[in-house]
Amino acid sequence: MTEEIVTINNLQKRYGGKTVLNGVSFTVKRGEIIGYIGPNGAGKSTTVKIMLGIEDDFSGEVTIFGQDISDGDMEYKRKIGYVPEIAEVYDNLTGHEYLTFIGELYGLDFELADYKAKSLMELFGVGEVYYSRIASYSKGMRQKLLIISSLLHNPELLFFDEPINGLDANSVMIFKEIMTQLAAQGKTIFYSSHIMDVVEKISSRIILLHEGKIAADGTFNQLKAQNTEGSLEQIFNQLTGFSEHKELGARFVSIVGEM
Ligand SMILES: Nc1ncnc2c1ncn2[C@@H]1O[C@H](COP(=O)(O)OP(=O)(O)OP(=O)(O)O)[C@@H](O)[C@H]1O
Repeated sequence: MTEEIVTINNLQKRYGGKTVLNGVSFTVKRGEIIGYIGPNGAGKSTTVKIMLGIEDDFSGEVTIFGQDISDGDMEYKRKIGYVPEIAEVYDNLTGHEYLTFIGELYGLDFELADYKAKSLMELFGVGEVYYSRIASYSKGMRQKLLIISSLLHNPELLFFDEPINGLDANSVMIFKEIMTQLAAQGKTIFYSSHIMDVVEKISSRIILLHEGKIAADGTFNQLKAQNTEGSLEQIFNQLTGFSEHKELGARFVSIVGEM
């Protein structure tokens, strides 16, 4: 059975006089891993914030788990996990305090939250800092804490915005495996990143947002067949009409050298 988890219809969003999303429509089915990509400022985070109910001034329809998110019922959020690109965490808390707090917010009892948090920290190689203050964490440790905090309540739908930022190569492999296993269990994942080779490998479907519209939507193989270029990075460059990297790089370095 294919179940529609997210349906977006003609989504439009303006900030002041600027149109950021200009008629975005797509449907996401249960178990899909969507690589949601696009140039800086294309509107990826804006779309995600709308789906999360953080940003509510938009036009168009957004339905999540069959519920129109504009109907005022926030219950759907209980089944969502989110790793934002830039996260505010309470630095003065320990990992243990932070994660049990988040777990309890999502309705887990303290013992279960503590058990899950500690076990997941250990499996992710950061068990030794579970009782340390987050302020003392390295960038990668902090990122692992955020990934764990998004998963404690076993959500059905996940939004990851540059989740592997700061993760070492071994941890990226673990993270990719976690994504694959979650999707195999029927969880739906929205994965926004600029690291094209990971998006290429991990996504069951790729949606490319460009100038407020969807410029491509399909599996990597479908995108490859529709374009002349081979890697996702090259397809991205082609679809966004970008080929001046050499010239721009040379001009940049030339100005750096001016004294
Ligand atoms: N609160 C805001 N007020 C005004 N403009 C905003 C606001 N949030 C986002 N924008 C604008 O909306 C556009 C889309 O931003 P968004 O953060 O969604 O892009 P993105 O695709 O996630 O980019 P990146 O890849 O750089 O993270 C940008 O031009 C940005 O300046």
